[in-house]
Amino acid sequence: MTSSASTTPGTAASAAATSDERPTWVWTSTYACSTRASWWSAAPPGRLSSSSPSAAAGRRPRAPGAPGARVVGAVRGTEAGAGAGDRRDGRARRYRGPAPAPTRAAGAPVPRGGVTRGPVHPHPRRPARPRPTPEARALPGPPPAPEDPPAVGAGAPRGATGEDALLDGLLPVLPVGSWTDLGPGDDAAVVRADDGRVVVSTDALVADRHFRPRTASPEDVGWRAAAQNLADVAAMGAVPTALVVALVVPSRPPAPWTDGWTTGLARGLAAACAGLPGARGCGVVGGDLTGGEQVVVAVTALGDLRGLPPVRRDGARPGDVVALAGVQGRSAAGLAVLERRARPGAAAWAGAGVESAADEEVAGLVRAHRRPRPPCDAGPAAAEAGATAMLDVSDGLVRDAGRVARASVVVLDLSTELLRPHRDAVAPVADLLGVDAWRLVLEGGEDHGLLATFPEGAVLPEGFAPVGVVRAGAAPGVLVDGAPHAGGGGWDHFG
Ligand SMILES: Nc1ncnc2c1ncn2[C@@H]1O[C@H](COP(=O)(O)OP(=O)(O)O)[C@@H](O)[C@H]1O
Ligand SMILES: Cc1ncc(C[n+]2csc(CCOP(=O)(O)OP(=O)(O)O)c2C)c(N)n1
Ligand SMILES: [Mg+2]
Repeated sequence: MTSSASTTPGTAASAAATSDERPTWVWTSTYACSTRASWWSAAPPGRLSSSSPSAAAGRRPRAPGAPGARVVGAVRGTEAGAGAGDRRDGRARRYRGPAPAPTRAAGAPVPRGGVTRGPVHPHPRRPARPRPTPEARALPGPPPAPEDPPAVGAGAPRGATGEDALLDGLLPVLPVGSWTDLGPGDDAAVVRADDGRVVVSTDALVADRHFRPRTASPEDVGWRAAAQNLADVAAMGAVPTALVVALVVPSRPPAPWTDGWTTGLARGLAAACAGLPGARGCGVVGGDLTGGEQVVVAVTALGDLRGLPPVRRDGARPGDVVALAGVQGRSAAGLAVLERRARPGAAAWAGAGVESAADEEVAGLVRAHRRPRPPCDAGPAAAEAGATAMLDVSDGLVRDAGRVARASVVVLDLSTELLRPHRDAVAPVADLLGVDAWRLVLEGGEDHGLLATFPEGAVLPEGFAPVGVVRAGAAPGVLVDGAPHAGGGGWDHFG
């Protein structure tokens, strides 16, 4: 962050970033439940909340052997070698990137016919894609696609109505994926699982809980839905291979969205898969459509461990380094900007200088909220580097670090000195908002960076920077500079 909040001239950027004026009822009603995430209210500076050392999850015994070894398959009750893709010699297969995804010229018609089988649904189908050879898998993936790739055939229903028309606008826009043997259109999809084990995670986004139609476009929501699920898979050390997307579609789109919003959502999903590092080659292979009162986007993500053990939350050990890949606090800052615009008295706030003073920062932070960029490539890299524990930061740094701490029965001691760059990146806008920048960094969620622990002395993979250390302690939890955190604990849907 370079420009001065007080000198940067106003441009249309901030207005564009936050151009939708929000009805205040939405703001007030939704935030009644978010008592610990009131970024827009001036927060007293100071230290943060005690990371309540609640009942610790029992430490799992570690597999004997090399430092950082994790119990693999404890949940499944099997050993690491049980995965069909595991190397029997105990050495991890080196990941060389996804197989190239099938390419299709933008705007080109989608061929009919299933990916590998005949059509069942009367919708455009994917071309057959040969199973990639090992050599093909070693090739770099396709070049990044534009953030919002053009819709192919979108919005041009061929005489279909209702659900079929929606699908006609949706399916052609979705990315095919390198692991997809059979994509959307049949009763179920077929996704290759080269490792023999499948990483699977699901997260739902609910209108006015995770996004507001007035502040986020359907493309933004699609991006976020993909990004946060891709991050969950990456946080296990896996490469995302496929997404499945279930949508609740109200009979009338929420304002200001219009009827084609499902196509926009598909464009956002495709843009995230194409544009996030480490996600290229991940396809959207299917989903579900149903009617309902409120927009809900539920995404299930699959991933491939490439012969490595999953990086769980319970492997951190005293002496490990705590490291973070990605940004932290920016999404919360962007959300604070959007929410502040919606609250009563927004005009007075605008008059305080944010509109004209920090437009670049404002636009960047709002964008960080609307289109988070989890470093999905850093997850598999962390696994290869011997990360002992990892998760993505969705609910807040202290809160999610506490999950590692409790699962591993250790203390994670975060350093404000090491986290300072994150604080500095949000400070100008935080100051203008009257929000404590440290709270944004320590409690803000939804950046979906990867928080991992590595054995002392390990070479951190690219993208990771140290943010603390793991200590032994009678009460597992999180410290900040050696002291309990005195602020809020991050996001809790029911807290
Ligand atoms: N309805 C559910 N049924 C089964 N497991 C669930 C359900 N909701 C959450 N979980 C599991 O509880 C754990 C915590 O969920 P969550 O906080 O959503 O994780 P994350 O932050 O990684 O998305 C995850 O392992 C998740 O799979
Ligand atoms: C309108 C709106 N209000 C509040 C938030 C903030 N928020 C909603 S959910 C959430 C935490 C992450 O979502 P969750 O469903 O808990 O994801 P998970 O931890 O399961 O990955 C945050 C910070 C938001 N994104 N949008
Ligand atoms: Mg979840």
